[in-house]
Amino acid sequence: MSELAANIEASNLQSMTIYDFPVGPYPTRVRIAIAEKNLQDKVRFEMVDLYKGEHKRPDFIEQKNYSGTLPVLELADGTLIAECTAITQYLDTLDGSPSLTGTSPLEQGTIHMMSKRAEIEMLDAISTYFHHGTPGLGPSVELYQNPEWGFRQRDKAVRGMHYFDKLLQRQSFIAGEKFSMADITVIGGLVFAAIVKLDVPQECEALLAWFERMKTRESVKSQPAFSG
Ligand SMILES: N[C@@H](CCC(=O)N[C@@H](CS(=O)(=O)O)C(=O)NCC(=O)O)C(=O)O
Repeated sequence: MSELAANIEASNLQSMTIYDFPVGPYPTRVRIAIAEKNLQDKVRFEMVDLYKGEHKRPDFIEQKNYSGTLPVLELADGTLIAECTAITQYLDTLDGSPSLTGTSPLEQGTIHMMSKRAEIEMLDAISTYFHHGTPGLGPSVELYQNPEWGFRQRDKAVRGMHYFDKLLQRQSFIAGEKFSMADITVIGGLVFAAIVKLDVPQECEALLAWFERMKTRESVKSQPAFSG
């Protein structure tokens, strides 16, 4: 990296802003990654109130994130990065020594796959249930709801819980034998499950034991979603 590029990178590192909803499942994913990378003193959080629909305001959509979701990372030079996986990848590789997204092609591919699978089969499915099968963020934000679709996604998420339980019967973490971004994504799913009161089936003992282990990590237990 050239000296100029390094300085830009350094200046970006000095003041990063996360547009955030502190107890939200997706923001919690990035909060955990920030804590795992010890970047807490490099980031300021700016609350965006989902229940007031601030993330759906025209100025937020236009200036921060076309998708109207949180979290969003804003760098000192105004660069915006949305999507938890992308934000985690950026933060993880900033110091040149990734610890959450993989250090080899095989690790990177496996972690990305398992994190995406955790989104598809659990986290995003529970999010859809929240928005369509419950009052969600309230009638001023949930302008269209399809309860049947929400309930189907809820059932999909429970199947996903059984999948991850079987996986954890034969390995210690979601992407293998090391903690990674994939574990953080499943943690996000279980945070959302608690919000919508969707219990993990009691027979999913390996998943429940893994979650108890995850909650002993300082990066996890220190988050507002876990501070009760
Ligand atoms: N694919 C996006 C999804 C982000 C997302 O859905 N974030 C939630 C925040 S939270 O529910 O986890 O707190 C949101 O903005 N929801 C608002 C909405 O969907 O209207 C990502 O990975 O960042």
